[in-house]
Amino acid sequence: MSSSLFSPLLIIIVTVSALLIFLALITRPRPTRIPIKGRHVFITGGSSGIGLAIARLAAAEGARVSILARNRQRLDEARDSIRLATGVEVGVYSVDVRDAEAVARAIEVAGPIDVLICNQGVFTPQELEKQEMDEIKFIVDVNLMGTFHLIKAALPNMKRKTRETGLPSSIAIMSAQAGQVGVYGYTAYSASKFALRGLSEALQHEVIADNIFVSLIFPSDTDTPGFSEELRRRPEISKIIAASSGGMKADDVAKISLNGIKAGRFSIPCNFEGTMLSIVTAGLSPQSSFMAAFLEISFASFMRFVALCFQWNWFSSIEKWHAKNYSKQN
Ligand SMILES: NC(=O)C1=CN([C@@H]2O[C@H](COP(=O)(O)OP(=O)(O)OC[C@H]3O[C@@H](n4cnc5c(N)ncnc54)[C@H](OP(=O)(O)O)[C@@H]3O)[C@@H](O)[C@H]2O)C=CC1
Ligand SMILES: CCCCCCCCCCCCCCCC(=O)[C@@H](N)CO
Repeated sequence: MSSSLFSPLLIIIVTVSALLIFLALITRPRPTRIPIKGRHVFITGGSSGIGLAIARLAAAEGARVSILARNRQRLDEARDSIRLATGVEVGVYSVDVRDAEAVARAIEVAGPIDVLICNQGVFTPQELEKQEMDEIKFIVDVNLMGTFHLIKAALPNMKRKTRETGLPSSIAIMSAQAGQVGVYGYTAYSASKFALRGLSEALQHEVIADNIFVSLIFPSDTDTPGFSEELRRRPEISKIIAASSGGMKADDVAKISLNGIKAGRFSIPCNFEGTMLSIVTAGLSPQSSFMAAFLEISFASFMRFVALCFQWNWFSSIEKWHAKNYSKQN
C-alpha cells in the first residue's frame, strides 16, 4: 500500500534529479565568476541613466571605471557625482560611438578593458511610415554599429589581458525588452536591439575559448533622462502595450545587470515579466545556469500560451485604438 503511494512521487523525484544533474553537466558556457574589484570596467552611455547607475555601482565595488558618451559637460557632471558618492575618479571619454576611429583612440588611451559594457542607446519611437529614414539610420548606427565599433576596438587587448591574468572577462550589451518582442512604434529600435542578440550569440562562440563571457541585458521601461524624452514622443498605443511590463529604477537595473555580468549569465532579464520573456524567447541561446535551463524546459509551452494571450490583448488594443482614431478623423 505505502509503496504504491510513494512510487509515483519517487519517479518524479528521480526524473527531476536526473534532469537537473544532466543539465548541470551539459549547460554551456560553464558557470563562472567574473571579478569586478580592481578591474577595468568601461561603460558607454555612462553619463546618464542606466549607464551612470552601473558606473557608480562598479566604482563602489572597487573597479577602475571609464565612461564614454558624446556630451562633455554631462560626462564631467557624471564624474563629479561618482566622485562624491564613492570617492573614485572615473576616466571620461567624449566620443560618438558612430565614429569608429575615435572609439578606437579612446579605448587605446583608457587601456585594456576587463568588462566592456556597451550601453549607449537612442530610442525615438514612431511608426515606420512616419519616421524619417535619417532617424532610422541614426538609431541603427548608434545602437548596433556603435556596438560593433566598441567590440572591434576592445577585443584584441581584452583577449591578451585575459590570457595574462587568467581571469575571465566580460562583454555586456544593453538590449531591451523591445529586443525580445516587437512592439508598435519600435520598428527601428526593435530591429537594432534584436540584431544585438545575433551579434551576442555568435560572439559568445567566438570568444569563449579566450575565457570571455557575453551578457545581453533586457531592461523594461526604466526611469532615466532618455526615457523621459522618449515618453514625450511615444505613440499612445505604444504606451498601452509597453505597460504590460512594469517600470523600473535605473539603480535596480544596474544592480541586476552587474550581478548578471559577474555571474557570466548570457541573458539577463530585469523583472518578473522579463524572466517570462526570457523563458519564452530562450530558443538556442547559451545558458550557463542549470536551474535557469530547468525553468526554461519546464515552462516553455505554458509561456508560449501566455505569450499568445498577451498578443491577443495587444492586437485587441490596437484594433480598438485604431477604430477610435479612425472615427475621430471622419
Ligand atoms: N530607459 C529605458 O526605458 C530603457 C533603456 N534601455 C537601453 O538602456 C540603455 C541606456 O538607456 P538610458 O539610460 O535610458 O538612456 P539615457 O538617454 O539616459 O542615456 C544614454 C547614454 O548613452 C549616451 N549616448 C547616446 N548616443 C551616443 C552616441 N552616439 N555615442 C556615445 N554615447 C551615446 C548618452 O550620452 P550623450 O547623449 O552625451 O552621448 C547617455 O550617456 C540604452 O541602450 C537603451 O536602449 C533598454 C530598455 C529600457
Ligand atoms: C510569456 C510572455 C510574457 C510577456 C511579458 C510582456 C512584456 C512585454 C512588454 C514589452 C515592452 C517593450 C517596451 C520597450 C521598452 C524600451 O526598450 C524603451 N523604454 C526604450 O528603451
